[in-house]
Amino acid sequence: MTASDEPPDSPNSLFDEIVIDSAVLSAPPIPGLFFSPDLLLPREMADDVFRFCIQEYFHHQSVNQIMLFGVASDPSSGLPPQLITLLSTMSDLLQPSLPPDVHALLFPKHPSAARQAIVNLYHPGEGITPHVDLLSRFGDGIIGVSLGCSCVMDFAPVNQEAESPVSLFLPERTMIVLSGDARYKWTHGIQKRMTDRVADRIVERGVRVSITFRWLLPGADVVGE
Ligand SMILES: O=C(O)CCC(=O)C(=O)O
Ligand SMILES: [Fe+2]
Repeated sequence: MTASDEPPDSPNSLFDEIVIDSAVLSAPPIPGLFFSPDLLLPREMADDVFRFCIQEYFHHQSVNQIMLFGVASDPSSGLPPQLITLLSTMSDLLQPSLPPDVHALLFPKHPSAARQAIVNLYHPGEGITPHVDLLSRFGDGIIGVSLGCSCVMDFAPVNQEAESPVSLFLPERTMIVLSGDARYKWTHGIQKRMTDRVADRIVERGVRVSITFRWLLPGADVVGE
């Protein structure tokens, strides 16, 4: 069913949730966006990190987001061993397929900025409003992982006339990299719904944990400013 098949005020709300554009399965041509559906975190590690996050951070019902910080002089500080191991596994997995400059941006040998990890919990039906990660707070080079469940992430150009929005299916255990245009010139968001339309099927949402690593800009690591 397409939008033109029905009047815009159709009362058929039962179908509203699934009448959505279908998500694509591989990286859309957005400069600086890197995603490969075949590059998966090892099952055991993904399940361990998922369980760890749920138990450690989300045992209280009102909490669905936490932020952790590792200072530049000691990037391991502030992050639990599980996330340090996760970072190193992601670095190894992505090395062969990322352009070397993007890999170095995400996983520098000698970090000069403080790293933030933001851990988000989504129950079915929850999402995140389209946004560009704060320009005043975070630098270039953002990497996120999906754990526990898939979702569809929507991308839209900040300059609306430039390109068409696109939706990308992020299976659990996949990683997504936002750099350059993908980080600065496109918004990303996740719609609040119970199911996603992916190619020609409907995928149910479950409990999803995402972990996103970003660099704090100089001064942005000063609390209370
Ligand atoms: O859950 C995700 O994968 C995205 C999270 C995000 O965009 C953010 O925290 O800025
Ligand atoms: Fe974001």
